[in-house]
Amino acid sequence: MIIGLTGGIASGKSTVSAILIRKGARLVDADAIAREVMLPGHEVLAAVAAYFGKEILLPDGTLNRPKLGDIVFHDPEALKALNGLTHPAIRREIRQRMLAMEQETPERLIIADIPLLFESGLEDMFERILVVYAPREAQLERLKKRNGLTQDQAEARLDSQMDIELKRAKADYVIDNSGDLADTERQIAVLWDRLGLPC
Ligand SMILES: CC(C)(COP(=O)(O)OP(=O)(O)OC[C@H]1O[C@@H](n2cnc3c(N)ncnc32)[C@H](O)[C@@H]1O)[C@@H](O)C(=O)NCCC(=O)NCCS
Ligand SMILES: Nc1ncnc2c1ncn2[C@@H]1O[C@H](COP(=O)(O)OP(=O)(O)OP(=O)(O)O)[C@@H](O)[C@H]1O
Repeated sequence: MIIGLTGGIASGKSTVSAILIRKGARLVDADAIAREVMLPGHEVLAAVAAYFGKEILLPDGTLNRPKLGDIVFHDPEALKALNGLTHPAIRREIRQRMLAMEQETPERLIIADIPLLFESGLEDMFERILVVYAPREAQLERLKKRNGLTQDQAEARLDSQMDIELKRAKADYVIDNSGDLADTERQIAVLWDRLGLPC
């Protein structure tokens, strides 16, 4: 069984994925794949540098992530261009890894953690979609704390994504991560049971 897992920025996708892995699920991590295609030597990073200019690279040739983030999260056209350069390769890799895992361990739950699942129109890749929900205010507070961002920077990132309430409405399953971790773990245990997975 493959489930697409998504949510808003800092809503708790990684936190929930980690708990699911502990219970026996396997993970395809779109953020990790997005980082791999931005490593020096990868054709996607070369295309991004050709488009945005060498200023978005550090002297050692790696991506200056805060710099590119500041550009694209304040300019919807630039973000669209970046997505056009990166998403096809990311999508291809997600598909390949899911297929490989399904063949290797058909009995295990496979979770594909994809922050932009709805924004990129990837719903059709999955039979079921799980949304990790936290209200906007909680997302903002957790994002500022984790990434050391100002209120403005955090809001700009949140506003680059589909509204979390809309995502929640589109979900087959919802984990509400607005409470404490114990509460989130309890909801995951209930879901695990509902999916008929072995403890
Ligand atoms: C712009 C970049 C360099 C900023 O890097 P930075 O280290 O500051 O942030 P990080 O990658 O950890 O992303 C944090 C969160 O921002 C959000 N985010 C990232 N990219 C996007 C995007 N294209 N559109 C909307 N939100 C995004 C996601 O919720 C993500 O989890 C980086 O996010 C990137 O390369 N983005 C393009 C690839 C992509 O779309 N990745 C995310 C989905 S797979
Ligand atoms: N229930 C919770 N209570 C308090 N803090 C939490 C809770 N769940 C997660 N956090 C914290 O909030 C931050 C965001 O969580 P996490 O990294 O899991 O979100 P994410 O959705 O994977 O983020 P991103 O979209 O940026 O990849 C982290 O610092 C995490 O430790």
